[in-house]
Amino acid sequence: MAVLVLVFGFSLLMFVCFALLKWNEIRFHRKGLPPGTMGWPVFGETTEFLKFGPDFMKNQKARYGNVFKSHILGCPTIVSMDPELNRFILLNEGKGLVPGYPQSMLEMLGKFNIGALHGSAHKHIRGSLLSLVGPPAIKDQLLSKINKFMSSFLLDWDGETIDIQEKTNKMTFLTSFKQIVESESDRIYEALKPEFDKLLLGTFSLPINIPGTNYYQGLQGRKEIEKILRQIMEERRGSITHNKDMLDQILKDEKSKFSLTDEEIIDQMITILFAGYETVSTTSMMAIKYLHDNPKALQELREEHLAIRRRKGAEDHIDWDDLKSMSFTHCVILETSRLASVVNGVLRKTTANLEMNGFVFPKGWKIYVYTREINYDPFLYPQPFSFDPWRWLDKSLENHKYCFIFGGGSRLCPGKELGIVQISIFLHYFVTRYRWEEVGKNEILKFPRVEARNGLYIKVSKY
Ligand code: HEM
Repeated sequence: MAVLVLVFGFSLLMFVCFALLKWNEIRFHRKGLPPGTMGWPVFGETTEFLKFGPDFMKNQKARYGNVFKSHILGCPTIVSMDPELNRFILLNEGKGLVPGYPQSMLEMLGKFNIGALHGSAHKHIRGSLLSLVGPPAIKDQLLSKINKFMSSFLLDWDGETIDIQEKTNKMTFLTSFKQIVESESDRIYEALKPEFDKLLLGTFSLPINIPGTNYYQGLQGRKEIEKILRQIMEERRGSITHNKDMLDQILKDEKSKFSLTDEEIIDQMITILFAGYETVSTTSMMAIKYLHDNPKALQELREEHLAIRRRKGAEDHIDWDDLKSMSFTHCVILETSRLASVVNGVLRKTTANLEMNGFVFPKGWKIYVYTREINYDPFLYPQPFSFDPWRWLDKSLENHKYCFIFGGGSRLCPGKELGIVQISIFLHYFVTRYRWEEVGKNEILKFPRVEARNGLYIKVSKY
């Protein structure tokens, strides 16, 4: 009898599961959709996606091809692993395609953040952003600040055992922060950093606004940051002192053609802090990891930087020409970004029914432009899983039409040069001052984000 009840219970469970899966398929069915599965109601295939990451993607690709449908992170989504289609999507924003970042992220970064805008509003904010972080701004203003900061941040590490992940996180936040509000940075850091951490957690949370949730905390964090920034803006407007930082450039540069409202300024500053944070800190950490594991690359990199030091006095800072001479460093940074796949892909949303690659992309669906796979394409990158910075000496690789490390089209990363400069100068002071050994067993997670689960510990000694 007990066996019969068990068999009946099991069959019922199977039936319910089957019915739920089928119902979810039918619910999202449209004529002409790409093949694929939609998983469970509400959750879709999010668990498989987060748990198995790249393997889930590869399995789905093996079953359904380069373009397949799924339901991940709360939305019906079409995943594209087709390099040609990915390129088309990135280059054709506006024609029924807009950024598709999660609601929680847009709420945390503000309605004027660049990722929430398209068309002429996007162009305006992007123009203003480029005037703050693009190459002329780096050359005239930011380079000396980054230099001063890195040189002192990397002092006195000799003999220390450090978590380089924690250090690169702190370094990245502080260096951007000082570029934005230099003179107040020491005074407001302690108040602002915990609020920024809350905001970060909020960007990838479920949008449930009740006390205790990450979303709620994130919104509280944002409110506090807004308050602090507004107060500084008020003080600056009432002061005749000229500060050479981004905030004064936005507030007081009368020649600038990008005048922004206070709300836009606040969102712009939060975006700069946010967008360059994880990308730059993770790439810096992974460069240390790969260089440690590849002594030949480290030796060549160190030679490049020692040569710069030899032609300068002990206290001289890195100038624009030094930066331009760091060609192997540039290769190390690109190879690190590729091999670690710091960015797995970008999100878009359809604003109309579209037809691409012979499939229908329904209005309102997300498109996951998954660029990770192309980083390991053996035709583009022979022996794709080995760390080979020399491959980037061939300049055509960086300009290759399927190189999406920094995105592409009208949303190509505006902070690319700034990010590379920050990492280059960090590497400069690190490899000319120190040698290092990894300590213990450090586990690096590669998906959904690159992260050293329990830190990446290294023992540092004087070079
Ligand atoms: C190694 C460092 C970096 C990597 C790998 C990286 C990667 C990317 C990628 C792939 C995109 C495209 C996103 C999309 O198409 O939706 C992007 C956009 C963006 N990045 Fe970066 N990024 C880096 C550093 C920075 C820095 C330092 C900043 C600081 C200003 C920054 C600011 C932005 C902004 C504001 C956008 C949005 C552009 C737009 O929507 O027009 N990034 N980045």
